[in-house]
Amino acid sequence: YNCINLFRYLGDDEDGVISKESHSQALLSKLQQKVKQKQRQSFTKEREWIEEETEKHGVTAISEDKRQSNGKHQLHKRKSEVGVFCDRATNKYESVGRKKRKGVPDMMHKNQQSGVIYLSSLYSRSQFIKKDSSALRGFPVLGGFESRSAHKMKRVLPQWLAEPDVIHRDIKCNLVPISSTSGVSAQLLQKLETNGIQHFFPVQAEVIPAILEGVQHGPLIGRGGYRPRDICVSAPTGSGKTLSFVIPVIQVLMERVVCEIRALAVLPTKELAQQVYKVFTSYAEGTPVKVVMLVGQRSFAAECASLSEQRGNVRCSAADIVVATPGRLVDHINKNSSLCLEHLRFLIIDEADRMIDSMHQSWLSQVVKAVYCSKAGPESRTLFRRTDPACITASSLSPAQMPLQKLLFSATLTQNPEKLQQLGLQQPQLFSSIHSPSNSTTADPTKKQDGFDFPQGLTEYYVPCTMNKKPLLILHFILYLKLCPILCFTNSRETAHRLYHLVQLFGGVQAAEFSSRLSPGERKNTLKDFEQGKIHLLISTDATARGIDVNGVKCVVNYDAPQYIRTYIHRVGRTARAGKPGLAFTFLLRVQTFMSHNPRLKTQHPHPAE
Ligand SMILES: Nc1ncnc2c1ncn2[C@@H]1O[C@H](COP(=O)(O)OP(=O)(O)OP(=O)(O)O)[C@@H](O)[C@H]1O
Repeated sequence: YNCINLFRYLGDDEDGVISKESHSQALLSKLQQKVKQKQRQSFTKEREWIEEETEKHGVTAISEDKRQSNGKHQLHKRKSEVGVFCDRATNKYESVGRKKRKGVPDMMHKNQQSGVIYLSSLYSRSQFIKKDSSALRGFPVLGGFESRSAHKMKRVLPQWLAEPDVIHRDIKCNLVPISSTSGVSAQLLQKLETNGIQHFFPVQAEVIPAILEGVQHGPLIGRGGYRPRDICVSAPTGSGKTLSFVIPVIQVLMERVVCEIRALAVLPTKELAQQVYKVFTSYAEGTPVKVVMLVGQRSFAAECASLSEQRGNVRCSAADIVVATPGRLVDHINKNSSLCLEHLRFLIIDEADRMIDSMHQSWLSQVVKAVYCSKAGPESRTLFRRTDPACITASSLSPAQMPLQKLLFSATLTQNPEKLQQLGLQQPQLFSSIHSPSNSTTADPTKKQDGFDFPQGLTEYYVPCTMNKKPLLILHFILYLKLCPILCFTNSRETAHRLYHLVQLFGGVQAAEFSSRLSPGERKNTLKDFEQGKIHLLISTDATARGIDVNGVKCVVNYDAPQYIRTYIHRVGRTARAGKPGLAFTFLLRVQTFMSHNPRLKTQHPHPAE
């Protein structure tokens, strides 16, 4: 910069005698002097500021020379155990003490005990310089514009997301007698009662009539002659979302004449698909409705055979409802000619947010393609022409065609319109239990985009602890607090395996592990044993975090804190289901307690002496 100035501006000759070269040299030395002066000023100001901070907080900095000669960036503590911390992101200074050190890097913690605060290279000297100090350090600011924070965009949600149909959170106070829900046949009501269900939960009381309304005038047209609206449901874990799609789908299909695949339920894991398949079959029993599962539990050939049957010379569909995992479904779409989705009326996407995340498998586009492209060619579709609907116009509505209605369910359904857009929803209707300000058309942009709800009966605790004490705490929970059965989550299958062996070595606790280490058969048996109360402690990876409905789980323990809020919601949601109470404990290491901002969590000291 100085050099540029040297050539650009030579200044006026003082006496006209000095040669150009000597003049340049004089000017250069003059500028160098100025630079030195500026640097001196800068260091003085910096030292003044550090001394000022020292007086305020009781910290003093050793000089720059000494610091460099030590080879370490360190500050010596003098009066009290308080330091000054600069947040790189905000450029704000914060005093930190031993007790209260929010956001202080790990390096600082470790060494405070020795009375010296070490600064990691991340928080180097430059960060101890005030905001305007760049000018003082001999670097003139070009332009000199004041930095202004960028204007934040106001988030505007689509109306259907902003104004959902509200589902009551409190299950117990909002039970609806099953007989008062119109559209459910006496046969199904009888079945519900046999299964011990006299009342519908709030989500069921809202969603079942909404789905049935779409088929009130037959499966072809919805309300007002339009295509039925797609339905999205966001309700807490254990609130009964499964029955809210099983009942209306069975209700609609039990009146069908010809057996064709008319409902497809897609779930992210084998275990979840098996669970939903079980509920479907239990309510389809005694009706003509046939349910088939495609999850890879049986051989591909066996699954193909279950989809169709030979009647005389004709091959007919043997399934009304298919429950599948996305990978296996795509295999069948591509390789199995007996899977025909041309008559599909309901596409159920359970754990929808997870299914959106796994959209890279492009399972949805393959399903939609299979729905709208006839395998037998266009000439075979004489009765109903089925085309992928684009915009609704008078001509597009004139030929009757079977609509494909999507039903989405999740406890953590995203509100991100960009993500939801991937699903190609038709005039969607949202049912949600969330009453957060994020559900307003012009929500506060600083607020997180997704707000999620927890079951009412859930009490959450966090347990500050060290790594070594975690296994002891688990044993304490089982042996002294008698909190079994416990479902304990780890972040890796290695940790789950190690903890399992540790508990086995200790003895006296019926424990089992659940992870991808186990074969599908072993996993099924383990879950069965846990449900039957044969296992007191089930140590699991996130394989059981979503959707798994195990009756009577009293307590969930996050042995390792989950990385994402969604994972936390699904993990703790394995207890406090169907309006029952439940406990959730999260073991937090000291460093993690600084990061935890969940105001819902209460601290729990299992050992009063600690
Ligand atoms: N109306 C009802 N009366 C009594 N129990 C019910 C009723 N509806 C559902 N349940 C029971 O509540 C439990 C939780 O239901 P379900 O598995 O459908 O919850 P969910 O909302 O899908 O949970 P998740 O989000 O974790 O998948 C199940 O054991 C189910 O049998």
